[in-house]
Parts: sequence; C-alpha cells; structure tokens
Amino acid sequence: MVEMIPIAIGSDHAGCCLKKEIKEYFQDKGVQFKDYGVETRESVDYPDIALVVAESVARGENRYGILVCGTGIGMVMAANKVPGIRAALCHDIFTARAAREHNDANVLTLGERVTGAGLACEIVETWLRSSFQGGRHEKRLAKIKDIEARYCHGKCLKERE
Ligand SMILES: O=C(CO)[C@H](O)[C@H](O)[C@H](O)COP(=O)(O)O
Repeated sequence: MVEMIPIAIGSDHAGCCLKKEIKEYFQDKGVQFKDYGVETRESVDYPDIALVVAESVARGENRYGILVCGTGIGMVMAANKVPGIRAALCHDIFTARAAREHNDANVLTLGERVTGAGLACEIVETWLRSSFQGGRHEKRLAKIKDIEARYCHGKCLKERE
C-alpha cells in the first residue's frame, strides 16, 4: 500500500487521537501523507480542517483525503461542499470498498467516537486498495457533477485554475 501522491489527513479535536493512529499505520506501511492538523484536544471547528483538506484534494495536490472528527458527520458534510469532492463516511469494511468501487470517493471520513482504531485502519486500507469500477457508475457520478454544476458553474478548483 505505497501511495506516491500524498494523502491529506486532518482532524478536529475529537478526532486527533484516531488521526495519530492512522498516521502511525501509514508510517509502518510507507504511505506518504500530509497532516493538516490538529494535534490536541483543544476545541476547534471541524469545517476549518475539512476545507483545507478537501481543497488540497480538489486542486490535485493530494490524491485522497482522510478526515476524522467525533462522528465523521460534520467532516463529510463540510468536505462535500467543495466542488469535485466525493466524501464518504465509513463505519465498516463493506462501505469502505463500495465508496471507492461505486462512488469513486476521494475523501474518507471517520468518527473517533464511533470507530475503534483497529477497525478504522482496516477501513482505511480497504478504501485505499479498492478501485473505481466505472461502467454503470460513471453516469451516476456524471449526474452528481451535473447537480454540482447547477450551483458552482460546473468547475472544480483544479479545472478553474
Ligand atoms: O461530526 C461532528 C460534528 O457534527 C464531530 O463529531 C465533532 O467532532 C463534534 O461535534 C465535536 O463535539 P464537541 O462536543 O465540541 O467536542
């Protein structure tokens, strides 16, 4: 599981311990990552971290993003507001695989208050190892892009530059 284009990783205060576990897991596996904070339990607002991680993925600076908060809900909501981002909140292996195979998710969100570190690392590994299947799923993603286009002129950050 060696990713050459780095993976962006970020958390709020409620997700920083699980983020640390995932970073250690990446170090063991030789996966390149960039950490966008935060490191402590001092309270912060999850949309601030979701925005920088999601924008870095939308711009193509990072291949994927992983965001951790207490539940994963706030992070998935905020990340999906960034054009070009398909963020998926996963609590299990089956969903992690489907998020890549069917939805081509480019951001994974996790909840530290919901998912233990062992399962979370398996979710991350499954998600990174799975590939988009294309085919019938292509036109569904195109329809998501059409919805996005109604509200943001159809261009993700990477396409605007
Ligand atoms: O998803 C979330 C919010 O929708 C996250 O779980 C946040 O981490 C959580 O809300 C933080 O809660 P706290 O009581 O401020 O620590």
